[in-house]
Amino acid sequence: SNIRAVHSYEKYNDLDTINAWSANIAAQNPSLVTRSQLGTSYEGRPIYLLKVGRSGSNKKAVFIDCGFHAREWVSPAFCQWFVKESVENYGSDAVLTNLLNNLDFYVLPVLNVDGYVFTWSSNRMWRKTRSVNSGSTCFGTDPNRNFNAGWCTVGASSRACDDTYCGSTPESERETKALANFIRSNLSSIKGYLTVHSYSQMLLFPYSYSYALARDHTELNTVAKNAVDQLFTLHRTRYTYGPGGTTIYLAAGGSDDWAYDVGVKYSFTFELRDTGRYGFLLPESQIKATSEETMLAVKSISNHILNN
Ligand SMILES: CS(=N)(=N)C[C@@H](Cc1ccccc1)C(=O)O
Ligand SMILES: [Zn+2]
Repeated sequence: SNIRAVHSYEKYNDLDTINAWSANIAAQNPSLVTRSQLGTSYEGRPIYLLKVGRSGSNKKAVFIDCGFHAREWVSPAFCQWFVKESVENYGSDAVLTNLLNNLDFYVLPVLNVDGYVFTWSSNRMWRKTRSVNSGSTCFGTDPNRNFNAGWCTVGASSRACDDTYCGSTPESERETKALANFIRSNLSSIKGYLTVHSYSQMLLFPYSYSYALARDHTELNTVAKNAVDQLFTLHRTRYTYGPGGTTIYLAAGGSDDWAYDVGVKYSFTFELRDTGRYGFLLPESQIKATSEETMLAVKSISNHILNN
């Protein structure tokens, strides 16, 4: 029907609703928000990108993406919340106002649009993209194994039917290629990369593709500690933090490792609530609290980026 669902920040929204929302929030806040199209998905859907911040010359930028893995619905909910907070509290929240005046935030509400639609229409537990794999009846590639960072060496599968299928080549997916191209084209301004997943309540940083410590390990560890301490203050939600390899598991081809290795120093992966009681099926009643506490962590990291 052509009756569009009403958008809510405290509910999970389908892709049509999110796309209508992103058009509206940009149209209603032209001095803070502009919408562009990052690319097109395998099934031909637009992948929209919001640029949030006061216009200014040669500002540093932080890239935040959500919706890598289709079933992790609280992730796109957070990206929507971040944009809402930015437009609603610009001018009243001093920390946020300072950030928006001095940083640009690129916010990608849903990267894996085809997979997200599939979780609404067919299989709530779908993870991957929905591309056709030649020689297989199984669909999709794991976008978080598809980047050129130790690609397919560890913690990933070369079998198309597996949920951690690394793809036929790095950046084989239109979605990951579009994201990588954007970051490569904006490396002079993009100083931070935050990719938002669920669940586990973790703040991860490079590397996941090996146990080797990142050259900036000490600083990233401190930034992560401060961020999870800030997060804790609101609802006493406990996060663990550290390099992905030792904190969750070894896994190659992740976007955070790739971003770090192309020079985006402040590269982090969020694993939002919870720790397994509801898992990917986090109740809508927890979207507000999850988003509010995650805002504190993102503001903490963003302030560090602005001041360093
Ligand atoms: C629960 S989950 N699938 N979001 C965990 C996520 C962990 C990870 C982060 C960064 C790099 C590699 C791997 C993944 O397996 O893709
Ligand atoms: Zn994920």
